[in-house]
This record gives sequence, C-alpha cells and structure tokens, in this order.
Amino acid sequence: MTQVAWQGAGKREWTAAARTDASGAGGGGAMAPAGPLPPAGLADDSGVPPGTRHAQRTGAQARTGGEVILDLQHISLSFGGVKALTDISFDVCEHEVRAIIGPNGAGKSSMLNVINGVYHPQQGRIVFRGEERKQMHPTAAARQGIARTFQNIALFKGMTVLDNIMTGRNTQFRTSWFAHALWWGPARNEEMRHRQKVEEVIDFLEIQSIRKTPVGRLPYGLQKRVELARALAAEPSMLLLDEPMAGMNVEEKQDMCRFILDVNRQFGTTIVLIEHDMGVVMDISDRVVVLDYGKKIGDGTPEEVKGNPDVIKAYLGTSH
Ligand SMILES: Nc1ncnc2c1ncn2[C@@H]1O[C@H](COP(=O)(O)OP(=O)(O)OP(=O)(O)O)[C@@H](O)[C@H]1O
Repeated sequence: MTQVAWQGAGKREWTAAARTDASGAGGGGAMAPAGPLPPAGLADDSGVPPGTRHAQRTGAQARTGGEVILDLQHISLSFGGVKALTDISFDVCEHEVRAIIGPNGAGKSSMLNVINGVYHPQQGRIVFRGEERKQMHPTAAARQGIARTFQNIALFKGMTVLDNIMTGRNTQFRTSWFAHALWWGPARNEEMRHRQKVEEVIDFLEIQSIRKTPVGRLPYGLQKRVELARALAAEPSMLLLDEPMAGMNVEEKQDMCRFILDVNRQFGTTIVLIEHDMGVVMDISDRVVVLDYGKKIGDGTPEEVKGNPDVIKAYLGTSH
C-alpha cells in the first residue's frame, strides 16, 4: 500500500487529477484498512497516491469561522446495561466538515443516530439552530434539513438510480398524493421541480450514465454514490455521513472525497462524518471529535487530535 507523507497544515483539497467518471469507478475493491492514527508529521496508510489529495486549503478558514448550529451537551445513551455514550459534549459549526472518529464500538453511529433523532438519549441537551430538541423523530430532523447516509447501504435495490434518488425528495412534497395520482395542476408542476432537482444532483455526482440502472446491479462504490445523491436530493443544510468510504478502493475514495468537499464548498452544506480511514479524515475535516468506549477523549483540529496522547493511545491499543 502506498505510503503518503502528511502534507502539512493548511493543505487538503483534492485536485482535478483525481477525477474519474462514474463508468470508470469500479466497485468491490479492497478496503483500505483503517490503520492506527498517524502522528503529526508521519506517514498515513490511506493508500491515496501523493499529489492527488492536496492542494491549497483555500476555503478552510472561512468554514471554521461559522456559527454553532448544533450543540450537543452532556449526551448519555444506554441500551440496557450497555453504555453507548457517556456525557458527550461537542458542537458543530455552520459550513464545517466535522469528523467523529474512534475504534469499533466507540459510539460513533449511536451519536449520528442521536443527531438525526433515531435514538433519544436518556440525558443531555441537543440544541439545533438555537432551539432545544426534545424527542425528535427522523422525519422531523429531515424537515429541518438534516439528511444522512448509512454504514450499510440503505437503498431500494430493485429500483433504478433515478427512482432511488427521487425518494430523497419525499420530505419536500407539498401537494396531496391524490393530486399526484391524477398528475394534476400544482402536483404536476411540483413533480417537475423535484425531477429537475434530482437531475441536478445526478449531474453534480456524475452518474448520468447509470440513471436508469437498477441499483442492485451497480458496484459497491457507485451504490455509495447513489446513496449520497439521495441524501443531497433533500437539499440538506447538514449532511450526516456514516462511513461513506467503507469498502471502497483508492480511486473510489478519491472521488467520494472530492464530492464531499464539493458539496461542502459549493452548497455550503455542513458535513458530519464518521470515517475509519485516518488519511481521509485528517485531510478533509476542519475539526475532529474522538470517542472511545462511549466517552469523548479528544476534540480539535486534525493537528491537535493527532498530537493528543489519549487519542494515540486509544488507536495504538486497538487492532484496527
Ligand atoms: N440498538 C442497539 N441496541 C443495543 N446496543 C447497541 C445498539 N446500538 C449500538 N449499541 C451498542 O452501543 C455501542 C456503540 O455502538 P456504535 O455502533 O455506536 O459504535 P461505533 O463506534 O459506530 O462502532 P463501529 O465503528 O463498529 O460502527 C456498542 O457496544 C454497540 O453494541
């Protein structure tokens, strides 16, 4: 596996050289193992070739200066005797890329599920855009502009790419199902608007060539991209990505990184990301929160986290 030197602080963009089109992105490639956290200044093991990952980090300062839009305070969540999260506090600023990392079972997915209302913590406060949330349902979170992708792809495998992405517009429908069934007046106009938005997303993610293909026939990497497309179709202001690069080969990871950064820059979408590939995390994140056994052990910029002794210990003490 290619060893890549850390490129130093202040660099992180992907270059156009990393681009491949959808048809060229093969699936089912070997997953780069999530290696131990590389200390600052040392090599990482993300397998991404040098020179394709980094360019000047032009927009980063502007992003990290955004106001806090999500404030998680003293969150604790248990499943019977299992403490998934214990007294976790951190915030997310508008327009930033915020990563949540940690060894297996650290509580990362549980945290995302708390953010989008799948799990309701027994303790703690969640303040989203200045309003405290109580027992929010995922549909309500979606209506507030929070979309997510899943660790295990959650698409309708027998449906086409286009139809799957269209389901991402569900929370945006305003006219009744009856009007839609009749394809009548306002309903027809609304559906045209939805289809136009979906086509924009398809163009953005460069998946025109597979728009009519049933998702189940696509390689894994492209299915992950379709899942991202469905989330983007909802026009979220905050996007929760649960291991968007898991199971991808190097080329697919490059593409996914580029798309995530493009979404962040072009639409200003705030990204909250779980990812095991430390090279990717340190490259594309503005800030990183680190969990271990359901507790927060680190929080800061990639450079700060890389130098945190507790974080290094947690990673060196695990097999992945
Ligand atoms: N629905 C659930 N019921 C019972 N226990 C759960 C549930 N969800 C998570 N847990 C437990 O909570 C702990 C944290 O799990 P979680 O999936 O959040 O970790 P993770 O950091 O996302 O792990 P991974 O990297 O392996 O996906 C684990 O011990 C897990 O078994």
